[in-house]
Amino acid sequence: MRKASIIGRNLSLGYSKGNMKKEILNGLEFELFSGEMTCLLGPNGVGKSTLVKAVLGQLKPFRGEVLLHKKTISEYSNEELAKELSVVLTEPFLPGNMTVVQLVAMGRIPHTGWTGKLEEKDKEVVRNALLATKIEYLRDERLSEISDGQRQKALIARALAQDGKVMVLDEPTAHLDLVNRYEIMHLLREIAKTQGKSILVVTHDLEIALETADRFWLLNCGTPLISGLPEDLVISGQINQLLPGKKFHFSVEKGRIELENQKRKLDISGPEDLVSWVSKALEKAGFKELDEVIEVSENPFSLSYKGLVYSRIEEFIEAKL
Ligand SMILES: Nc1ncnc2c1ncn2[C@@H]1O[C@H](COP(=O)(O)OP(=O)(O)OP(=O)(O)O)[C@@H](O)[C@H]1O
Repeated sequence: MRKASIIGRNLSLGYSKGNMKKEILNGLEFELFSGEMTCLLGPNGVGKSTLVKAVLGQLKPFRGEVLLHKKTISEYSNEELAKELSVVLTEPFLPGNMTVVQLVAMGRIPHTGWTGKLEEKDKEVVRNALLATKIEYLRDERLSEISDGQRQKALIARALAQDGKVMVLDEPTAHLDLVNRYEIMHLLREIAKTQGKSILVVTHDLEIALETADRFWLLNCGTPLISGLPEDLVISGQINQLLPGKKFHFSVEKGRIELENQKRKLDISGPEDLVSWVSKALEKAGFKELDEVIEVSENPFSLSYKGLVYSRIEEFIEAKL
């Protein structure tokens, strides 16, 4: 039986200025489950950070309530919340001369108080956080002397050391390379599974989220939040909610977003995955139609057209241009 750590009920969220209320989201319902990594996706400005602020108890709803372990979040003190919720926000400023282990140890502050004196059990939690994020080897490096991806892992390790049952991360993979993006998302999912945490990740990285998330929350203007398995949302077509207008569509076959007019027009036959890459390259090169079918073969790759054989797509394009 799945257990929800955070529940949102009939939420109306927004900002007040004087007597004016600007409502951003309304009628929101959600459940954030333990042992799962949930990815929150939606277009810019739709209200993802606003929802996150409500989940963290930083924004009081106009209407409805957020429950943390079945108790209204506003009933928790800041100290209690710091023990339950670990947050990783995009933090442009970190003291560069602080070491990785010092940063991770800061995660223990809600448990040790501001004196920061670590007991043996706190030191062990810090050690485990460094091990889980695979940055033990960086423990004595200064934050100014490690890469963005390593710093991001250190921030995740700090959140782990904080040891809340719920972790919320706002775009933890922004500015990272592809390998680091995959690595961090896999790591978060592993932590959710092995440590039974509820992890909420705000991301624009649809393709990586599809590979790694247990659950999606899709947020779009004027429609209720959609929660479901990524695969179910792809199959039902609800994933297209993320795409603006009719110009783009989500290719179920390829698992990625495509321009509508990128549906294959050229007559190419052969193994499906190779045909897809050949078609992409030829359309980019401006091919609109062909007199005959192109035959694509594999092992070794070749492309046959009108009795001639080409071993690379580029050779074919150059011959035809
Ligand atoms: N402090 C604030 N006061 C007033 N309006 C705000 C405030 N913060 C955000 N907004 C407005 O709330 C709306 C949603 O903003 P939010 O930052 O939640 O969107 P988002 O989905 O996280 O966007 P992005 O993907 O660009 O980060 C926007 O129209 C924004 O202008």
